[in-house]
Amino acid sequence: MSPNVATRTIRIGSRKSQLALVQTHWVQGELQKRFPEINFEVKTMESKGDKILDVSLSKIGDKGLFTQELEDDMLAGSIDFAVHSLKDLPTRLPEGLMLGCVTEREDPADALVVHEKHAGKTLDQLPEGAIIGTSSLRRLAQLRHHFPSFQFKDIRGNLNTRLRKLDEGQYDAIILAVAGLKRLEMGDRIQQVVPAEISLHAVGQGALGIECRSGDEDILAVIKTLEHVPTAQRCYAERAFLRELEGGCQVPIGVNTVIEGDSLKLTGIVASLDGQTLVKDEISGPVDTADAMGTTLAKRAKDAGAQTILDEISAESR
Ligand SMILES: NCc1[nH]cc(CCC(=O)O)c1CC(=O)O
Repeated sequence: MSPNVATRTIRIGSRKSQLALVQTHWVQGELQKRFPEINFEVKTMESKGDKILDVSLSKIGDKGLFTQELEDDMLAGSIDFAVHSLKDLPTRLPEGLMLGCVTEREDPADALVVHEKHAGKTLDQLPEGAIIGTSSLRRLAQLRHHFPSFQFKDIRGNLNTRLRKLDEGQYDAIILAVAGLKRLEMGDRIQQVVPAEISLHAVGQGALGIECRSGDEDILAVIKTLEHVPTAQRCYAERAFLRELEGGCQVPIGVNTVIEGDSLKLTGIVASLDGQTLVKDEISGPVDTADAMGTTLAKRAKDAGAQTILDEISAESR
């Protein structure tokens, strides 16, 4: 252990949502076990994404919606690192900050959660015209492709709020991340884990990303002890794919990654909002080329029609 960090206090930044707190307290507990001589404190704050609840996420479309306040505090030195759902962490970070650690991933898939009147039904058994709640363009576009008869309605708020809106009857079913439900011990609400053939998950879904100041070696030495290398490699490939495709707005992009031995396979999809066009492709290569694989697959996808989809979306959101 580096003497610089002994007997000091390390401040961890977190959003205040129940899920964020469960995740941050897990990180705090794991680090406290490993470094009993350090005092780990949690400092919470509300992000813009937690405050603006009446506007569709795809319309806000702003990067760092859930992370910016924490990043400002990190740069100002009032916290030392921040714990995020990796999926909410932009692929380009502000100058002076870096992704310092990726923890072991939960199941990255999406989950179908249904109103009690549909108990026991999977996606293909829901009635025509069923109202599905999601605020993710990725989920909407891929589900619409497979189930054109469904109606899609925006849903915002934290997990508990969304479940309440479903239970009140505002939706027939909603789509949520398996990981979030399991972490909040609500895995029993999962009616169906959405198969990859129907919908690919979000970049980084199910993993935690710990963001810190670039080159803060003392902090890096501490947080790296929680890194799960295979998850990190998968997520680096996924994030490179997204980074290369991203413009200024939220885009319907899904991924899937598998590691077998020293080989990583990345599958990526870019979908048009009407669900009509899906550009899907895959790439395999050595795990230590994850980043380059993501970029290459993205370039290939652009040439195969993804660029047209992205241009259409950015024109619409203007
Ligand atoms: N954008 C909201 C968000 N950010 C992370 C999770 C769930 C946990 C995860 O994916 O790691 C969720 C909720 C959801 O998509 O259902």
